[in-house]
Amino acid sequence: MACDLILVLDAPSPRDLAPVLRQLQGTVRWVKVGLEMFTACGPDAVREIADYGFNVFLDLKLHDIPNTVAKAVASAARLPIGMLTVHTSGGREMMQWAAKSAHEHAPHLLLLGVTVLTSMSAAGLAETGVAASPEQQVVRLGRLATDSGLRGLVCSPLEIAPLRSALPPDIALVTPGIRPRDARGDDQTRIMTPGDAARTGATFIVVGRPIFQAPDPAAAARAILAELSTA
Ligand SMILES: O=c1ccn([C@@H]2O[C@H](COP(=O)(O)O)[C@@H](O)[C@H]2O)c(=O)[nH]1
Repeated sequence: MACDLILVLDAPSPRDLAPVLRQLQGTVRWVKVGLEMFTACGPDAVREIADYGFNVFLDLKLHDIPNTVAKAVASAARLPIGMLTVHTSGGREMMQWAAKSAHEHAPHLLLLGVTVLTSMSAAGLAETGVAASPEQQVVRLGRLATDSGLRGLVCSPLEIAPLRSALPPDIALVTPGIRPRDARGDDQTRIMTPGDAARTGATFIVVGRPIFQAPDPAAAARAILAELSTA
C-alpha cells in the first residue's frame, strides 16, 4: 500500500509559511493544521490553506464529554477538511458520538483516533497510571476506536506492525514521530525514518520539524516524497 506525506504546518499563521506552500503546491497533497495555527487564526487559516489546493488534516485532538465532542465535530465538518482528530482516551461513547456526527455532517471526513502521543515514553505513560507498554496501550485503544466506528488512528510508527496484525486492513494508520536516521533528540520518543515507516505499513507519515528546520524545506519535503516512492 502506498504511503503519503502529510506536511505539518506548525506556525502561528499561513502567512508565515506562504513561500514554502507556494513551492509545494501540486507536489504535496496533504497538510496538517494543528493547535498553534488554529488557536491563533481559527477557521480562516483552514480556508486559506485549502485555497492553495491542499487537502487539510485538522489536528484538534478533541477530548471532552460525548455531546461537546459531537458538536465540535459538526462545526469542524463545515470546514474544507479531509481528516480530523479526537483522543481515543475519551472512551467508547465519546468516539461513537463523534463518528456519528462526522457521518451525518461530512460523510467523507476521515475521523482519526489519537492513541498514545508519540512523545510519550513507557516511563511517561506509567506516570499517568497506565501500567501497559505503549504498544499494548496503543493496540487496546486502537481496537476500542475501531469498535466505536473510527476508520483511522494516529500512532507512532513503532506500533504499525502490531496494529496491522490486530485490525482490519482498511484502517488508516497516520504516524507522526518521523525522524531521519541521524536526528538529534527532541520531544518525540517513539520514532522511525520515513522509509522504514512506509515499509512497515503506514498509510500516511506526518512530518514537521525535519522539513521546516532544513535549510531548504521544499527540497526536504521532496526528498521525503522520493524516499516514500521507493519504499
Ligand atoms: O501522537 C502524536 C499526535 C500528533 N502529533 C503532531 O504531529 C506533528 C509532528 O511534528 P514534528 O515537528 O514532526 O514532530 C505535531 O504537529 C504534533 O502536534 C504528534 O507529534 N504525535
